[in-house]
Amino acid sequence: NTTTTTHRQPRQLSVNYYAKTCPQLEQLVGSVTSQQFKEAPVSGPATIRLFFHDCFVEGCDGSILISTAPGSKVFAEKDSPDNKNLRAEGFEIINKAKSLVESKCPGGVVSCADILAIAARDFVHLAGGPNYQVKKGRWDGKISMATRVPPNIPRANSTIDQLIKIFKSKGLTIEDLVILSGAHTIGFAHCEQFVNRLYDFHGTKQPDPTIDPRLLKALKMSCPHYGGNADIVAPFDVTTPFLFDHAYYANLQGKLGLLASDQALVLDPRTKSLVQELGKDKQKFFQAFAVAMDKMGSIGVKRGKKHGERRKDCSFHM
Ligand code: HEM
Ligand SMILES: [Ca+2]
Ligand SMILES: [Ca+2]
Repeated sequence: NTTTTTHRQPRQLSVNYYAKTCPQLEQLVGSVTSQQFKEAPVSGPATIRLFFHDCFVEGCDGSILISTAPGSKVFAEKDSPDNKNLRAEGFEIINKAKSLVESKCPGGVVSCADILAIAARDFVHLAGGPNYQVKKGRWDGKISMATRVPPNIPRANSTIDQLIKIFKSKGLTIEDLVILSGAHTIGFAHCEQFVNRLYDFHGTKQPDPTIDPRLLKALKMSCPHYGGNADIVAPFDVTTPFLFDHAYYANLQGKLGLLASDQALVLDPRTKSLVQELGKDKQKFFQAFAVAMDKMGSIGVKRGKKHGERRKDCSFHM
C-alpha cells in the first residue's frame, strides 16, 4: 500500500504565466464555464472534484483526463474504480475549454492541468464561493495509471488517521483537510458511499448513531439496504446543495454529514474546533478555502520535457 509522495519543492507557478502566449486564457475558459453552469449546474461539483482527483494522483498534471489507449491492458486513472463516479460533465468542460483555447492560442501552449485549475476556480465562484487568482505554469504529465489511484484517493469510509496520512503525503495539513472537505458544500454522492451507515454501521446491524434521525429516515427512503437503483444520489449539504457556502460545517455539528468521512471531522478532537470555527464564519471559510485550493493546486507540479508534455487533446498523451 504505497502512498506516492508528491510534495517535492513545488515548481514556481505564477498568475501571469500566459501573459504573452495566451493573454485571453481566463476569458476563454470563463466563457465555457459560465455557459455550462447555466445549462448544467452539476458541472460545478463535477469539475471541482475532478481537480481534486487530478492533484492527488501524480500531482496537478491533467493525468486524470487521459483515456485508456484503445486495446491497451494498462488502464488510465479515469478507469480506476475509485474514479468511475466522476461525472462526464467535468471531462466535457475541460475538453470544450481546451478546443476553444487551442483555436485562439494554438500548439499546446496552455496545459490541460492549468485549464482544469482555472475551471475549478470558476465553478467555486459561480456557485457563490470565493473568487481567487489561479497560479499557472503546470505542464501535463506523461503517466496515468489506474493502479496509482487507490492508495492516493481518500474514501468515504476512511478513518481520520487515514485521511490525515494521505493529505500529509501531499504536503497538506489537518487544517487543509478540514478546509478542503468544505467543497462538499455542493454536489452529491451515490447511495453505495454511505448505505452501510444507514443499516449496518461497522457490522452492528444498527445505523450510525451520529446521523440525525430525520436525515436517516430520508436517506433510507432514497437508498434501500439491498436492490436499490445504483444511480440514486443524495446531496452532501441537505440545506444548500448548489450553493457554495459554509453550511457544510454547521451541518456536521447538527449530525447532518453524509459520508462517514465528513461526520468524522466533528467527532475527532484534532479537527472539531476548526469545524466549529468555520461553521460560524463564512468569510474565514472562503479565505481559507482559496488559500487551500492554491496549495492543493501546487501538488506535484511539473515543468519541462523530462517529466511533462504539452497536449493538444487533453484525453491523449503526445
Ligand atoms: C477528505 C476526503 C474526501 C473524501 C473521502 C471524499 C469522498 C467523496 C465521495 C465518496 C464522493 C461521492 C462520489 C459519488 O458517489 O459520486 C465525493 C464527491 C465530491 N467531492 Fe469529495 N472527498 C474528499 C475530499 C474532497 C475534496 C478535497 C474536494 C475538493 C476540494 C472534494 C470535492 C468533491 C465534490 C465537489 C463532490 C461532488 C461531486 C458531484 O456531485 O459530481 N472532495 N467525494
Ligand atoms: Ca494528476
Ligand atoms: Ca452549500
